[in-house]
Amino acid sequence: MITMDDIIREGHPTLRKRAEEVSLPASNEEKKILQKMVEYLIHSQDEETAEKYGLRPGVGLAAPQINVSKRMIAVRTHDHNDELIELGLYNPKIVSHSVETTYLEGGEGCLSVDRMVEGEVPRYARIKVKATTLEGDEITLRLKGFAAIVFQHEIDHLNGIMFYDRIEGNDPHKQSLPPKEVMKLSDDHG
Ligand SMILES: COc1ccccc1NC(=O)N[C@H](C(=O)N(CC(=O)NO)CC1CCCC1)C(C)(C)C
Ligand SMILES: [Zn+2]
Repeated sequence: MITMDDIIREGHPTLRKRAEEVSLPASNEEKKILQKMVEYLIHSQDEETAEKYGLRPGVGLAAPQINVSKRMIAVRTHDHNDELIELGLYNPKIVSHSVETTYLEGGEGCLSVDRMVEGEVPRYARIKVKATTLEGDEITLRLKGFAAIVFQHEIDHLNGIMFYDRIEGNDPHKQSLPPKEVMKLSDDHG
């Protein structure tokens, strides 16, 4: 099973590489790895197992985080209708997105980052994702809210992007915006 010991941390070069497309159908090795990534999320969301193995409660995991530079992600979270999304995906791609952006008010963290990093991480409010599932089916997902943020965070990992790369530097001239509701669509502040 995957534990925190298998998750590489910032500074490891694999986190800054562009991961390779998986040629489909996936090999048995690739299927096994993606299944274990989904299992990490399931284990980490089970209180007893997470406690027993010291797992951080994950909602998403990208293959580069276990030092596999391939375009594979696992996601286990709930969509805006509170339906469970539990997926292992090959070659996920954002095929379209809203102009509107959103962000998690408390900022973001990462399984590969062992520190708090302050700041809003701008994300598209709504995205359309195409991918191939662990089972080999091509799917199209229309996502918004927290699920959309999770998918963007994971797909960034496939392109060597860390969440804090997207936090705007401390611009002294920038008026700090009033605190907003979590994932509120940010209007155009100009
Ligand atoms: C069951 O756990 C929850 C339930 C309800 C809300 C949030 C969570 N958990 C998380 O947000 N978990 C984060 C997470 O898995 N990630 C994924 C990651 O690091 N992938 O590379 C970071 C999140 C930040 C924004 C989207 C993903 C960590 C970095 C805090 C472990
Ligand atoms: Zn991450």
